[in-house]
Amino acid sequence: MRFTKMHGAGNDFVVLDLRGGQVAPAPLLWQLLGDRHRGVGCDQILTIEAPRDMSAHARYAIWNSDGSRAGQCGNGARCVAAWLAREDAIDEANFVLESPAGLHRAERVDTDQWRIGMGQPRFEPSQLPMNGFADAADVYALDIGGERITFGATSMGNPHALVMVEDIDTAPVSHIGPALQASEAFPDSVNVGFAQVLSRDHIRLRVFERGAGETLACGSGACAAAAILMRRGDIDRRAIVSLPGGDLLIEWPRDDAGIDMTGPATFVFDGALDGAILGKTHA
Ligand SMILES: N[C@H](CCC[C@H](N)C(=O)O)C(=O)O
Repeated sequence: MRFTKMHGAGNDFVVLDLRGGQVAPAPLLWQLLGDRHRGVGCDQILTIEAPRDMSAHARYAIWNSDGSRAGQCGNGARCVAAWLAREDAIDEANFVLESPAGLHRAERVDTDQWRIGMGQPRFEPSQLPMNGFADAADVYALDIGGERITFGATSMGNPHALVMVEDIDTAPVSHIGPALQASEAFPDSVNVGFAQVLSRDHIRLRVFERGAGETLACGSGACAAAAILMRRGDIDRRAIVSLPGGDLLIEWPRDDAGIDMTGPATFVFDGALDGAILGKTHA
């Protein structure tokens, strides 16, 4: 079984083309591919499939390295776009990808830079990642283990919470991240971002992801953080999000518009999974 290892600003992926039907998806396979000792190692697996919407060139699905499924992956979308541009004959200046979150315009804007239409961030209470909050607000609060945690929340097709910090380097990522994820307020868990505002067009962000832990970058998390802060009026509608693994450009011209995310997609290597080890994943 052939695969491609890629990363988007350090958020790393195994890309699998399932369009030939040669591989049957299985949770054990995702855990094997994600395992940094016994397998290939990645934050998420991206599977490429035939589109359901005929306006799309291809559909991608996202599996976290713990085997759980995700509804969106921004860094992964750029890598899928770059992978399709290498493998298929497409118009790199304008094609459409399909994900569980919807349809996404994709275009190459430089050698390894891609712009993806990520769709609208959702702030309606029914779309938020947590239960028990009837009204949409700019800031929510939860008491977790006697500690009051305030946060913003939105959905990019996957759930995001955002905690503001004064200094990103000392943010309590590995403490508050799992605590919010384990809270019954988040029935489907949540990706937890920690943001420090540097200026009106520049923030720093770290993300403790659902199903993967802290990653070097999270594209949907960058969209979520920027949208929460733009909606509050704390930053401008075009901003750089600096993550540990690199920078992403987020543009959200109006609340009723979609978000454009621009950033890198990098090929690392192509490989093949040994048949014997593959057999163990479908036992
Ligand atoms: N790293 C991805 C997010 C994966 C989302 C996944 N962690 C989940 O929602 O469960 C990104 O660049 O958007």
